[in-house]
Amino acid sequence: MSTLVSVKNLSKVFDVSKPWLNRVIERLPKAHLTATSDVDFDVEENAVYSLVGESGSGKSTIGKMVVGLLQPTEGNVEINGVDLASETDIEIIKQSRTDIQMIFQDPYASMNPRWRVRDIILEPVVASNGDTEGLAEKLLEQVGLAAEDATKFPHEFSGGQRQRICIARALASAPKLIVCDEPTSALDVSVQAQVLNLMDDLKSELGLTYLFISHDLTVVRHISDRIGVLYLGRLVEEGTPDQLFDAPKHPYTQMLISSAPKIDGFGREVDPPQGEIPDPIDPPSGCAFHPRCPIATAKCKSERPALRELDDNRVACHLA
Ligand SMILES: Nc1ncnc2c1ncn2[C@@H]1O[C@H](COP(=O)(O)OP(=O)(O)OP(=O)(O)O)[C@@H](O)[C@H]1O
Repeated sequence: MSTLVSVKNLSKVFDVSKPWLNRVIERLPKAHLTATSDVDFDVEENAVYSLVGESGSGKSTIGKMVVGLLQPTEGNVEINGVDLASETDIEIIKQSRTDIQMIFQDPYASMNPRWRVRDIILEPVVASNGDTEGLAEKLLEQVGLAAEDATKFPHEFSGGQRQRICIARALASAPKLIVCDEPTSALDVSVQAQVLNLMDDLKSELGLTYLFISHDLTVVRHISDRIGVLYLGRLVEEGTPDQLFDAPKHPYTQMLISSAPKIDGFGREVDPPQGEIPDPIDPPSGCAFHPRCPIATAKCKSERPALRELDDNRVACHLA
């Protein structure tokens, strides 16, 4: 298998200064938020790589840099050996744009409610002057809807059906890679499974590669070939689902696994992850997880652990 996506030392820093405050108070230092830092991973062709972490861990920021919606502050993303941020050949850029698509958590928000489904699905193909004859109908059938649905409007569908329409739109340009940002987290549990099964079938049929983003390790367990666990913008552990679930090496991965959503008889979540996520504008010293870590030592407070190979995993923990 060859590598389709290669993410190297990827960092994104946002300027979160308040311009009005900087005008009032002269020489006030600018405020910076490090959303992702030094992230490194490869995604093999026709594989599923999942990025997992709590809210604010930088998952979406990485997804947006991979599809080219955000520019990295440092590092780069290569798709099939092409770094879009520095590539100058317009034909290669155009081809790479159609090779990568993204689907989002809220399908309704990502489609124009006044457009018919056919126009929504064909938008990326029309934009690149591609052949649209019978394409929307074929794609609708491929995602388990009916060809006749092409003339309907988004409000005539359920949440799960709308996500199928978004998947059809993503497939319209025959992409190689789809970045899936929490594509099932707004759906009912039974519908989640149907959409995940559909995505799995399409992957085998069309040879697709997915970069899958989720806050829930259990959702990605069965669909992933590799999982990267993010904490405050950094990869803290990476391995196969079996390695992570059977022998998690980082205390944060252990916490995520032991606090995987369990619902009690009253529909309440039991055992949510313990402790507060630190402020990314002023992250903790040393290992960013140390304030929540049950086994942290003095070294963890002062020295940031590097991501290192351990057995077949990669882990960033002094104590692993
Ligand atoms: N455009 C932006 N400007 C400033 N800060 C941003 C911007 N986009 C994201 N951030 C911040 O970067 C950090 C990472 O955000 P990101 O959305 O990538 O996390 P996430 O893991 O995808 O979270 P969620 O699951 O809530 O979407 C957060 O602290 C967020 O507030």
